[in-house]
Amino acid sequence: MPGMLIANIKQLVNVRAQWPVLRGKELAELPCIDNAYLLIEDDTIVDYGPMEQLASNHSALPADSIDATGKLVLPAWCDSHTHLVFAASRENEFIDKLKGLSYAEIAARGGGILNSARKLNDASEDELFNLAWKRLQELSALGTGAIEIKSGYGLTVPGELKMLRVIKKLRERSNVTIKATFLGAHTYPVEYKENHQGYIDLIIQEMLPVIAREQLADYIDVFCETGFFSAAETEMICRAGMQYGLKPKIHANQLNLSGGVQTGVALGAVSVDHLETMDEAAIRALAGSSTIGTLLPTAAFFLRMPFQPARALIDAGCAIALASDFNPGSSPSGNMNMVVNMSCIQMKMLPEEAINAATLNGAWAMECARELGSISTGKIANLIITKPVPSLAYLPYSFGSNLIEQVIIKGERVV
Ligand SMILES: N=CN[C@@H](CCC(=O)O)C(=O)O
Ligand SMILES: [Zn+2]
Repeated sequence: MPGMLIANIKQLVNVRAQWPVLRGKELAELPCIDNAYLLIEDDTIVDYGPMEQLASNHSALPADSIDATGKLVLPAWCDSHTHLVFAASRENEFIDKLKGLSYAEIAARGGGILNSARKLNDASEDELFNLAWKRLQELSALGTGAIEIKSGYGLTVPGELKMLRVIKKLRERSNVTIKATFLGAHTYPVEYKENHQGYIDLIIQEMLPVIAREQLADYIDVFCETGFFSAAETEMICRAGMQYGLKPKIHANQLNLSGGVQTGVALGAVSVDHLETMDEAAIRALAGSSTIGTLLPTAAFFLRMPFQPARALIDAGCAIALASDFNPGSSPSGNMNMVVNMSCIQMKMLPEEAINAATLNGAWAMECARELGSISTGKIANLIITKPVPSLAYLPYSFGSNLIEQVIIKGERVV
């Protein structure tokens, strides 16, 4: 019989017949089945349940079977915020930071995003694709089964389009589910430093129409931050994108109280991301909305910023997701296992909350929860099988160990 059976699973994690976005206290509820089986046909989860029901539910079983004795099976990670396409790493800036320069100071010297933009504009589409493909392979082996990827290192019409075409090609060739976000408003190019409206016009008049025509993006993003794009500019750019059907997902409140959270909420953004710098008003606005707050703890870690106030956000009833922010400047790692353990260690999220935020709510933050983010009949078989572990809490606890034994994406083994 075709298909695949995973048997004797110590714990099948995040099993749901319904999969609403999780907010506040709901994040701590992680439904699991002990000693379970799971059946896959083609790329789809077709059944699961306790081992003792396997024989009565199924007279014939697939020849392809995995024994998961002592192991956990989880939905693969849904990483809803990355900048996976870039031309070069920036470890020289890392050294400058070790010597005392701040992120903002590096940006002001033409480093940071502008440095990545220069290199990206010099690279060919094929070079960028090959680099991004390798990164994607590494991440899928680390358990990522769905990922959002932003443009934003082009900052020119050809550069932004080149990035988005690379993302489109990744999407066509990979089994990983990929969502594309247009982030032309990542920073002002040098030649537009004193002419903000000129660059905004370029985005609205030259970039967006082509992106819409070629269907290169699902979302529009703006780096709403002091020294980058103001809340008013963010709104203008997002509204222009929305006219073409792109929903906003915004970089908000990373370095300052930028007004980005309230702007995102007012626009009905799918998510507002970062949230290192939050006050009561921003937390209240997010809690009272259907916008997801996406926390990026590895960016806070790498920049030595205060971590996102996850507990206050959860206590206020917010829906939060966790993502890697993989990029060469502020999070040169896309390892979601690290994101999950950092959210527990540094932000005091419970393991259950972290896993929900990195799977189901991550899927919601990419609007693919109907197909991904939980163990549910009919969803795509994107799974992590761990090595033998004593318990679920061991995953975030045992930081630095690779506890993944096997990853299955669209029903196919990737490691
Ligand atoms: N904050 C803005 N953008 C990225 C960093 C980009 C970079 O430094 O290259 C982020 O999400 O952290
Ligand atoms: Zn980012």
